[in-house]
Amino acid sequence: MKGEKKSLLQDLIENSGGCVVTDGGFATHLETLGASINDPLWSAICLIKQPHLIKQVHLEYLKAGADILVTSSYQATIPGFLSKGLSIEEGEALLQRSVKLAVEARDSFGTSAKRNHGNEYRKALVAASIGSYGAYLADGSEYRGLYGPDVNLKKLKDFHRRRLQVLVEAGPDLLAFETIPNKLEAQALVELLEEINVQIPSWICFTSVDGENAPSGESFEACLEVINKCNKVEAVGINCAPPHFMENLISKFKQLTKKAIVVYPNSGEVWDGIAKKWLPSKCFHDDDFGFHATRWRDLGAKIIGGCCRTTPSTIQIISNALRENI
Ligand SMILES: C[S+](C)CC[C@H](N)C(=O)O
Ligand SMILES: N[C@@H](CCS)C(=O)O
Ligand SMILES: [Zn+2]
Repeated sequence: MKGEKKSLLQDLIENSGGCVVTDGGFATHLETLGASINDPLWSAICLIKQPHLIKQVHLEYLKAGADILVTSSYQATIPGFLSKGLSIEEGEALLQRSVKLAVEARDSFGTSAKRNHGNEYRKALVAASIGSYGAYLADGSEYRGLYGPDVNLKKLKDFHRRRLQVLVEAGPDLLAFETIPNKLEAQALVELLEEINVQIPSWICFTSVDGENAPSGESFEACLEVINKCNKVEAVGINCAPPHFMENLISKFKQLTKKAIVVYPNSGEVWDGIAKKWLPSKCFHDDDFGFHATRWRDLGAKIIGGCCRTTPSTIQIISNALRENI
């Protein structure tokens, strides 16, 4: 990007020795702290009922060494809030609250960290989470990606437009599109970023259930072709897929894009979207994450963290491993 000013995300990556740590599972750690999220809004129900727990999760990830906090808005949508009997204005205020809670946590943590570490302390960035349409459906569709014949490009853009605008206006440092399961939704997102002319960087992360393709069965080659054309997307990768898929997918993405690669896998447990439970499967424990994070970094990932069922202790181990082995 000759002549262009570096973004906050590029600066952070560069000033961190080429690889930064994002946080871990947000919703699943909220649950560990006692939140009840068995609801169509999933973790976003806490924006209404238990905002103090949201801040606590953010603070725990900061203490664990996260350079980026992902907000509580993954499953926070205006139609979702309307179905709870709230007004559009109330729904929009809750979206703003998700950014505000993360910014407040970051700023209060930053003040004490600066006292202790002076100039060595790097301020964390706040990434506004934007879950896929499949997340909103609350039936595990983000792991299938088959939205059916009634869901076209226009419908996906209409679904994402207003939430995206409200979140951008709330002032996060970047946008984190999460668990995108197909090419059509990636297309909708890049078109909206251009149409709204969003000025902060974005990452777009896909899920994968076979370790090779997007959940829809479309190749990542096809999905990334769409994203590579958009300068507003600075990083692309995978979230909430099993950790043992990451090596292959990082190598694959390396060949398909020049953008920064971001990976934050889940623990390896599998979400049963109907029973709303995590089912045991081939899992990584915290120590495995420490070892593999350095492998993922060496293969080319620039942003590394965890997704569902990873915890602040997972992030602490990843952060220590990456900092020890720069
Ligand atoms: C990433 S999944 C575990 C999120 C929850 C899902 N959208 C549901 O509501 O069932
Ligand atoms: N940022 C969300 C992603 C869910 S897949 C969370 O960690 O809860
Ligand atoms: Zn997840």
